[in-house]
Amino acid sequence: MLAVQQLSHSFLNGTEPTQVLAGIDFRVERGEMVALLGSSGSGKSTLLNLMAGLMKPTEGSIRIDGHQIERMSENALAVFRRTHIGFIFQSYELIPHLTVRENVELPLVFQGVKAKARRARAGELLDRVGLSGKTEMFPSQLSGGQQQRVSIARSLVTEPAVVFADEPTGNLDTKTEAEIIDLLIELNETLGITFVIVTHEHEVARRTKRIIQLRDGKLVEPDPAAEPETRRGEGGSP
Ligand SMILES: Nc1ncnc2c1ncn2[C@@H]1O[C@H](COP(=O)(O)OP(=O)(O)OP(=O)(O)O)[C@@H](O)[C@H]1O
Repeated sequence: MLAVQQLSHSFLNGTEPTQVLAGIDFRVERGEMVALLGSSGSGKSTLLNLMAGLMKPTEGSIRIDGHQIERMSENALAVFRRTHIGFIFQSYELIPHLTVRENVELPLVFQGVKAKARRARAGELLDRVGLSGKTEMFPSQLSGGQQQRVSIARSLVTEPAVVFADEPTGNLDTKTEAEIIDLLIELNETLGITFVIVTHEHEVARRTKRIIQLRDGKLVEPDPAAEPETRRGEGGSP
């Protein structure tokens, strides 16, 4: 579903190229929930930008649902992002003068979906994320956790192949963080949504079923401290 092959990336600082990702290889299958874990500067944002087609890699390829995105034109990529990729941001990125429902409907407006169908779909998703009573409110009237629920509903409204969540709990307290991760797990398990969650927090990563860990631009074996809950306690080799 998502296949990253031999991906490397360098930035030009003056005339000297600095390599920030080297030989990255992994696959994420449909319906998986994966954490992309790494400390600050390990290359997470660069990898996310490449996977979302916001930058072209120096080397290697990224395939999403069979589309090799580094070969696509800017116009084709813009359409591809709108139809195949959902985004959840640390700072929610909701539009303040639109209601909760209108924020969730917005990606469908860009797809030319009729008002009645948009409303129905947004309503259904807001129900799913536990906000059915808040649809006519504005983002500023909601708590941070509720705003992130709106942004989660919005990310799903186009039925994307994959949802990239960039530090989705970075602005939330520990209790709300756990609730948001619970919601993502539930959406993954009940609707089969494929999530790639970028985080520097072991606590977040260990709640997913699988961890991909970056260190200094390379993939490494996940830290034992970040072992997913489902695998802890199973012991090593006999
Ligand atoms: N546009 C750029 N030009 C030059 N170097 C860059 C650029 N963007 C990122 N880097 C460098 O690439 C490395 C990886 O950065 P990146 O932002 O991908 O890390 P990160 O893991 O997302 O960190 P953080 O968690 O702090 O956001 C860093 O050393 C950074 O300084």
